[in-house]
Amino acid sequence: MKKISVLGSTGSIGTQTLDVVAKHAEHFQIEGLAAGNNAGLLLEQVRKFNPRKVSVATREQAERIQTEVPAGTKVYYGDQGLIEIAAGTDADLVVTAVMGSVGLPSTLAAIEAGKTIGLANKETLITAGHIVTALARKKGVSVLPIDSEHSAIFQCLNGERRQDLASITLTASGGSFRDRTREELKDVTVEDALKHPNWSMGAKITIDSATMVNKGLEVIEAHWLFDLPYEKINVLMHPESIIHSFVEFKDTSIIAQLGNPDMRVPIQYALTYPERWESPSKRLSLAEVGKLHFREMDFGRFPCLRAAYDCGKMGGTATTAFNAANEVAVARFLRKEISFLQIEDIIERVLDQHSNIPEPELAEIEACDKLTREIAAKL
Ligand SMILES: NC(=O)C1=CN([C@@H]2O[C@H](COP(=O)(O)OP(=O)(O)OC[C@H]3O[C@@H](n4cnc5c(N)ncnc54)[C@H](OP(=O)(O)O)[C@@H]3O)[C@@H](O)[C@H]2O)C=CC1
Ligand SMILES: CC(=O)[C@@H](O)[C@H](O)COP(=O)(O)O
Ligand SMILES: [Mn+2]
Repeated sequence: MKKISVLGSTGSIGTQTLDVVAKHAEHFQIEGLAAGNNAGLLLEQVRKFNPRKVSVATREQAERIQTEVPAGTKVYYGDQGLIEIAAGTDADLVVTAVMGSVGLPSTLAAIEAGKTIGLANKETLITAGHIVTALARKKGVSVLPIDSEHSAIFQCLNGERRQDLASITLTASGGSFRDRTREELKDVTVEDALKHPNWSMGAKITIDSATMVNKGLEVIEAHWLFDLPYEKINVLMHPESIIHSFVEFKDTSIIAQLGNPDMRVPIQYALTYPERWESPSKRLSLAEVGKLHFREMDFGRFPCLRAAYDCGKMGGTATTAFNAANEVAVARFLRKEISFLQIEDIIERVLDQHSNIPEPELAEIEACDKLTREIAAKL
């Protein structure tokens, strides 16, 4: 029986993780669940999975639902609650599926407590990749990727010698506006931006796909997960999202991982690694798909991808600032305070005034994240 805790259990990745757990209920025990504000859905999850500990955003929510959960379930709240679910249960594996760099302290706490990490919350690696990976190495903790591209690369590298690797390529769907020119992006709406062509995901990552920030974050995520220089990490537009990513070896051989776009597959792989179990996902029929398409990335059309490479190569707090500026800008766009193109503009202006700290300590990262958010909120 594998014991699991889920941070962000009420979100897109969190609910799909619980779908996988329910499909193999005899093999998994849910120890802890952390939600934000969706206490109603969390209560349903408590009734179904009977965790020992749960957490919600506020004290008021916690006091309210403590009266409604079974006697054996303890309710926590806030940032400390998230840390309690990450590190204070008997879980062997913690799925990190909260949105944003708010997931950093709980991810570090889970690693410190020796838990295997199923990592969906990519923003933690963008914000503090060197700290997360160094701590995981020190504690001998595995960080198993859930992000579809990184799960694909992880699978392609299975059993291969690292010195034989030439490069990796992350595929990009192009997001909601992939066929529009920059001129046509001026007046796009939040509703249009939220229509991802292939994946059903949370709002923030769907906007990140449309700006190509998501692929930029994934380039940096790949740098940390696979310990690769940026020169060996490529991006290729692949509108169908069937090839989830691929690796090329010295001898020119390419190995790719394919499947229908369904996050339950990479989630399940992280939960069962190194085993492969039956999946609720639909089998891929290449005969039905017929054709797959590829396009070179246009960095002029997607300047945020260029900015992500630049920040990644610069290192230090540059990626912390990139991530924080983007989180604030996307939240403002979703609240309809700014236009779609202003997301890029805010990121660019934040980076222009950022003074980089190389090899920052955690406190310097936290300060950079806070200050960047204050600046980006006013631009
Ligand atoms: N969705 C996808 O297919 C993919 C997502 N990812 C990554 O996974 C992560 C989650 O994405 P996704 O599931 O789409 O996001 P969602 O917005 O759907 O879910 C976010 C989850 O985090 C919770 N949450 C947010 N803020 C806090 C907080 N301060 N404290 C505790 N919980 C909080 C939310 O709780 P509540 O709703 O209760 O407020 C919710 O459960 C992101 O980092 C994303 O980049 C990566 C690859 C694919
Ligand atoms: C499902 C997943 O992993 C997302 O990160 C996905 O990659 C988004 O697709 P694009 O960023 O390629 O549009
Ligand atoms: Mn992805």
